[in-house]
Amino acid sequence: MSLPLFDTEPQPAQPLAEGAVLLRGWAARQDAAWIATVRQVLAQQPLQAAFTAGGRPMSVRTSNCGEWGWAAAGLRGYGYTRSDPLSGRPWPAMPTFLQQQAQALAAQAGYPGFDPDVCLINAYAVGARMGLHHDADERDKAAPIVSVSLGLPCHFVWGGLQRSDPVRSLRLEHGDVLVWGGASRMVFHGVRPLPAGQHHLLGAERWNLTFRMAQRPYRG
Ligand SMILES: O=C(O)CCC(=O)C(=O)O
Ligand SMILES: [Fe+2]
Repeated sequence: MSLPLFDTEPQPAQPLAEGAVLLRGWAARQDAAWIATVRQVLAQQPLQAAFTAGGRPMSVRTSNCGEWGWAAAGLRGYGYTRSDPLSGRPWPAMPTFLQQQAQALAAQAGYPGFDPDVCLINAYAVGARMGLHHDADERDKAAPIVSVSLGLPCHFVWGGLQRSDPVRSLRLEHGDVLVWGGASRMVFHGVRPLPAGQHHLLGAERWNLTFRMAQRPYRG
């Protein structure tokens, strides 16, 4: 695809914590391309019910693209795998548009050389949430997480390095991008139950894409 990476820079990057940057609206200018590309992935790898490490059902539904995928399909499929444990098929390749956007967004946040090998897609219906956790299954914790929000706004919870640390709530809107790495890489975070609403492109849903380096070493 020959679209420019960013046609304009909507708002300056906002530091959130050491190593963590909020790029407000940076995925909104090309939202049609983001959504069309995700829909292509979902046509190949439909959203599935997800389960916690303990086997409890989650309220989000998930899909993946990339060399690796985060298999949350319960019992035998928790952690990063090369194929979908349910279908046995390899995860669909990461579309070039997503790969390039994630690289450019990471670079804007101070992480050049980011080269994700997985994009986890989380779909939230109204009321869906994600409990406080940190992303700990990636091999090289030097690589950041690049997280893109599309559709309905949510209240994202940002805590500290200990589960018991105080949290703040951050409203994430359509097109907002959060990048966390460095001293913030292992910060606990989550999403409060999704408030009801209608988004002009995604209806009563929020999509979150997290780009990660699950297995690749990071040479930033
Ligand atoms: O939906 C979000 O904004 C966060 C998702 C998340 O933390 C995860 O998938 O690990
Ligand atoms: Fe997470």
